[in-house]
Amino acid sequence: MAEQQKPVGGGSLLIAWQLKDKKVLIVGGGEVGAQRIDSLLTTDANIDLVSPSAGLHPRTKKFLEQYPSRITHFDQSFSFPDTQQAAASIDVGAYDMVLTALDDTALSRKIVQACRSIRVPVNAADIPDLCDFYFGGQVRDGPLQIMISTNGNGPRIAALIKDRVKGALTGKEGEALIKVGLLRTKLKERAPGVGGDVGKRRMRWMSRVCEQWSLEDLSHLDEEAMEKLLDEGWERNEVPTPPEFSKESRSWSWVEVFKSNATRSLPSAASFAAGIVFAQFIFSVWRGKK
Ligand SMILES: C[C@@]1(CC(=O)O)C2=NC(=C\c3[nH]c(c(CCC(=O)O)c3CC(=O)O)Cc3[nH]c(c(CC(=O)O)c3CCC(=O)O)/C=C3\N/C(=C\2)[C@@H](CCC(=O)O)[C@]3(C)CC(=O)O)/[C@H]1CCC(=O)O
Ligand SMILES: NC(=O)c1ccc[n+]([C@@H]2O[C@H](COP(=O)([O-])OP(=O)(O)OC[C@H]3O[C@@H](n4cnc5c(N)ncnc54)[C@H](O)[C@@H]3O)[C@@H](O)[C@H]2O)c1
Repeated sequence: MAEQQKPVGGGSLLIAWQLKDKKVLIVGGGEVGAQRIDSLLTTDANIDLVSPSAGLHPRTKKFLEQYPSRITHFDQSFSFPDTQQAAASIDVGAYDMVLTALDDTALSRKIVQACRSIRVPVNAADIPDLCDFYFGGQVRDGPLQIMISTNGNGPRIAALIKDRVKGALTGKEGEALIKVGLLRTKLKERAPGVGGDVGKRRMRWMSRVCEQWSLEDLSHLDEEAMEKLLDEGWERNEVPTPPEFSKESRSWSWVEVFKSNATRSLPSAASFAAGIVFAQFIFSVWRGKK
């Protein structure tokens, strides 16, 4: 029987949208608006919030107080003049992304249309069908970002799955990723170039480091250790085994590592020497008997 083909389509593209220094407009500073601000602060976007002060959620107010240089508040209602080809009171064309978080679906719909007509990506919290993209449950640890999306089917379920995903992480992921990021930058400086043989070798070596070193090992990499790893690993096309970390001291360097390796190998060296002495003793007894 022919294998049944999986249906294709019906999903959305999961991407990590880079918003640093880009302009994002949020219309509505209620509960959902506050949630949007929270999500955007992580991205280093410049946020403009259009919402009358009277309706601001306490969390939104707190964000405005805490991050005055990151969020510009326009204490006004977003409106469309009544004339036919009217422009909105705020030019949505000046933004890289627009989000509505309004308790007014008719206005939300109009803002979406204005954005769509000039191809500005837009999300309307109250009208999933008109959104260019959806938000999702988020799990973050430094550079690690996991999005849980049910594609509009069950936001509450997304939040619950998020808690399970959080519970499955070790807590070392963020720190390990920061170190891996630094190591990759150093490696690219040492062996520059895009694609070709050097690119392939770089990718193979980095993949092996990530596979052979645990997250814990990676999280302990410091500047000195990275240089050592590159000098003695990358240059010889090898991936050394990670050093062991003593439970007492979390800070280490390769010098210490070699020291502790030497110390670790002491017992076996001592027993080897003792073995030789013992063998010599047996041999001399045996010779004496002869
Ligand atoms: C994941 C999360 C991210 C975030 O908002 O940042 C998110 N909603 C969250 C929570 C949540 N939202 C709602 C409840 C009440 C229970 C429930 O309805 O299930 C809860 C539960 C709670 O609060 O725990 C009500 C709700 N949500 C939408 C509508 C409009 C509608 O469906 O018509 C209504 C009113 C429905 C009504 O009136 O009945 C629409 C959307 N909400 C989405 C995202 C997008 C689809 C995401 C996906 O499917 O994966 C989408 C389509 C658009 C968008 O917002 O981009 C965040 C979890 C945060 C977290 O804890 O991590
Ligand atoms: N997507 C989601 O996750 C989600 C979750 C819950 C609710 N919702 C929907 O999102 C919408 C917003 O929910 P909320 O809880 O934030 O509501 P809310 O009432 O707390 O906030 C609405 C905000 O919009 C502001 N506002 C109203 N008219 C305005 C105008 N003309 N210009 C600028 N600002 C204006 C209000 O002052 C207020 O700050 C609702 O329609 C709700 O059904 C979506």
